[in-house]
Amino acid sequence: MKNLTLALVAHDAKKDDMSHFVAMHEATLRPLTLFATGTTGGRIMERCPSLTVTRLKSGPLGGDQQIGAMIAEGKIDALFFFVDPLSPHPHDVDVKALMRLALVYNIPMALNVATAERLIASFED
Ligand SMILES: O=C(CO)COP(=O)(O)O
Repeated sequence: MKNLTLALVAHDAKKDDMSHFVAMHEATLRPLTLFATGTTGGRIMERCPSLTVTRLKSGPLGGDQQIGAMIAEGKIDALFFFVDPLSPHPHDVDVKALMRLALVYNIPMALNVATAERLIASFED
């Protein structure tokens, strides 16, 4: 399998789901190149110290935009973005911009755990 590059992002209420998801798929993710927004990446590395995750800025401080820019540059193969639809976010425009670029560049984008499970299963074939 090609060495895929994944972006991992989770809102605060979804960070437990993200770290659990990554832990459940640690063996699949280990050979891949992983980027994450700052706090999400920190939580993943706490839970899975054997994984190498490049941490960008925290989402509200520009991390979502950094990942969006990587998508625009063709550097991200899939986005796992666990969105909290029940809380307001000060950087909502960045959240929308990130999802928009994933749509513009037609990369697989999992916005919840159910979709993420199906998407990662496609990497395990
Ligand atoms: O805010 C985020 C997504 O919009 C994620 O950023 P953090 O991982 O730094 O919390």
